[in-house]
Amino acid sequence: MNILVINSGSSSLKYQLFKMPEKAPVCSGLVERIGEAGSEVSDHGVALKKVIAAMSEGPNAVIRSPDDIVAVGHRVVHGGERFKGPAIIDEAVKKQIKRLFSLAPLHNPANYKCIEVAEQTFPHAKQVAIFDTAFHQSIPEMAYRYAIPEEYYKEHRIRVYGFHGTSHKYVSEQAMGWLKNPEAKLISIHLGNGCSMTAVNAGKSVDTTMGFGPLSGLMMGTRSGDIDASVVFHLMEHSGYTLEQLSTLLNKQSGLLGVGGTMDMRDIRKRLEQGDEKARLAVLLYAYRIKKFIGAYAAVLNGLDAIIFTAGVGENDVAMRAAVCENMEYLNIVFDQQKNTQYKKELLEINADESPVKILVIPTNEEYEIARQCFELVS
Ligand SMILES: Nc1ncnc2c1ncn2[C@@H]1O[C@H](COP(=O)(O)OP(=O)(O)O)[C@@H](O)[C@H]1O
Ligand SMILES: CC(=O)OP(=O)(O)O
Ligand SMILES: [Mg+2]
Repeated sequence: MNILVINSGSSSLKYQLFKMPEKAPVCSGLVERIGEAGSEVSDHGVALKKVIAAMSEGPNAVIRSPDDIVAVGHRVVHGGERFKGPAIIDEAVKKQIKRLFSLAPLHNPANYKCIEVAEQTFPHAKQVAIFDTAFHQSIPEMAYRYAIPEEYYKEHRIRVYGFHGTSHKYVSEQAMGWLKNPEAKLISIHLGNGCSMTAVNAGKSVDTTMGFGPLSGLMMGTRSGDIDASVVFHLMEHSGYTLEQLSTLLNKQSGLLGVGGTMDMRDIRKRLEQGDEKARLAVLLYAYRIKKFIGAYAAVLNGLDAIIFTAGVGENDVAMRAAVCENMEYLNIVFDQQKNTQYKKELLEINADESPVKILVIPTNEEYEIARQCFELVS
């Protein structure tokens, strides 16, 4: 059975075609800079049409007829409180995804567009939504409620939702298998363009650093992470900032870009080698936040079996893992720099042999996890 997976982010679209249940990837790719000035790809619908054309035309075609695709798995970023697992997309589900546009303005409209294009292109395929928020629906009330009046929860649906759930779920299941411990207490650290950490107890998310939207918690490529709301009031009142300017500042001009001058960790590292002060400060801030949340989540979990590094920075940035894991003996985390340099795209333990807490680097695979959940639902 062929399952096409579509993972659309705010400005990119990743896709992968799987043969299931063999778990065999047939082809994959990425469209970037969607909607940016000067880009020929104006929106996610256009991007997906290009992808489908590339897969079904020419000598390298992998799809002969639209009916070759049995199901399409869509990453949908926001599922609100309604979706606790994957859902077959019908008119009612589409309506719900649309209702959540205002809660995830950068993501859900793009996801919706891709659903419409896929419905038109593959009319006989099952369309399935896999939500970033679903894995976090197990978070208890004391962690998901904000300390503001109840009506803001009841009427405005303001609470912690959490994101990157598909990735946190996938890597924590890999870790439980590796540790042979289904009850494991884990901290999953996803460091991509967006960054978040999740405390996982016996396979369930119990707290996470992103909240109402994907802006809080860790420092990211262009997002600030946690910041006192007083800053927003101050800039509005004393410097005349508009809502749009504030949103741009915190979502698009902050994080590594704002502090270090570039949003890409590889470029930050290059600048650091040349002695750049801003780049130095950027990596200090970035690592410090992660360290701080490890302490917080060890307390939340009342113990710790392993921490997991994943996604672009988590998997590839050797120096960042060292900066986070050094001087953590108090928490029984004993790091091994020699092992740390050995990662080759598969699960690796980078703790010292005597370390009570394991430190794992695990390649995330959101596309495969989406295909797996999709297959389970339709077969
Ligand atoms: N070899 C590397 N060393 C350091 N950072 C890396 C490396 N490769 C990728 N990255 C970083 O990973 C980030 C992107 O991660 P990724 O998981 O692909 O993000 P997303 O899926 O959110 O677009 C970028 O900051 C990039 O610089
Ligand atoms: C929800 C989110 O932040 O996703 P991404 O990391 O793909 O931007
Ligand atoms: Mg990502």
